[in-house]
Amino acid sequence: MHSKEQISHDEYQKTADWLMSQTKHRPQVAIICGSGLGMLADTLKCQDSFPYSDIPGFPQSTVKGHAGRLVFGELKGKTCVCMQGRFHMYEGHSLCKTTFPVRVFKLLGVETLIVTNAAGSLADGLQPGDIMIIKDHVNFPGLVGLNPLSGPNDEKFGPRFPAMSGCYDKGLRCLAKEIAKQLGVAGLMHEGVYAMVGGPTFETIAEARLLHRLGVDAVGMSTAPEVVMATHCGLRVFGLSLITNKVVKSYEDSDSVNHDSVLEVGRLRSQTVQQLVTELISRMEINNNNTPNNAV
Ligand SMILES: O=P(O)(O)O[C@H]1O[C@H](CO)[C@@H](O)[C@H]1O
Ligand SMILES: Nc1nc2[nH]cnc2c(=O)[nH]1
Repeated sequence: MHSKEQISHDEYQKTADWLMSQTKHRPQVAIICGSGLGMLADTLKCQDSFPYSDIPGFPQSTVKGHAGRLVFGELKGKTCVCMQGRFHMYEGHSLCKTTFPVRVFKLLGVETLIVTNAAGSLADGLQPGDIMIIKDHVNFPGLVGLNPLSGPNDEKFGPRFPAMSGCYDKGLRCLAKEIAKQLGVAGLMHEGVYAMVGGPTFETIAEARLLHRLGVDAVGMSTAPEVVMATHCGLRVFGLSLITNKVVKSYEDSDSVNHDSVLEVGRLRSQTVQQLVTELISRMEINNNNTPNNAV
């Protein structure tokens, strides 16, 4: 099911054109909000917002903590578009649909994508409530062929064989660390490797141990396909995981994770995540080399 569905350039363009007919905002930065992190959109000024059900071609959000709205607005002098709710493979969406908004953002003129997620920690030093800047990812579904780029390549968006080394922009990672120091939250900040698994099951203890041995710091069920699509079409990417739980790695440990506790940590850390993302957007340089008219 996942590799067969194809979305044509025209379909992405139709959605981008519809959005441009409904709002005057022409975003430079796109933000994808992870589970429980939808409040990132609240900081946008002069908002225009659209339920996903009103947007031609958009899939629907089905997961609690993902409101299902696309919000446009201004933030510290930059024009942004924010997804309050993302799409996951485990919801039954094809990977093309899961990543559909990313190419629409490219066509809208977006230059930088900020992805956020809720994730469980495997690294001993990462505690619930900590924030991990994503340095790199392991795309487990991608490694076995579940890649949003499977199928005919659309050269208008990018090359057949895109490099993924360096897909999380180093300059933005450095800037985020500097900002964390200035905000006095450096103690919460880490940098590490995120792994995407298919979900919707959380990890067994054996799976958790395997991921830990493989060098994974935090695990979730999203993000990698969005970053693959963004990197393919030349977007600059910054990624951040909010650590919402420790993944159980011991048979003696009676803890277990659930989605409500994941959302609760999101709510508790919402202000810090909001401050970090706001400062990052405020201080990042924009080259304006991807205006809607020369997008692809
Ligand atoms: O990755 P986001 O969307 O933040 O959500 C994470 O939280 C949910 C599980 O609680 C899963 O969907 C997992 O991927
Ligand atoms: N796979 C996975 N996804 C998560 N999202 C939030 N916490 C977790 C976790 O522990 N495992």
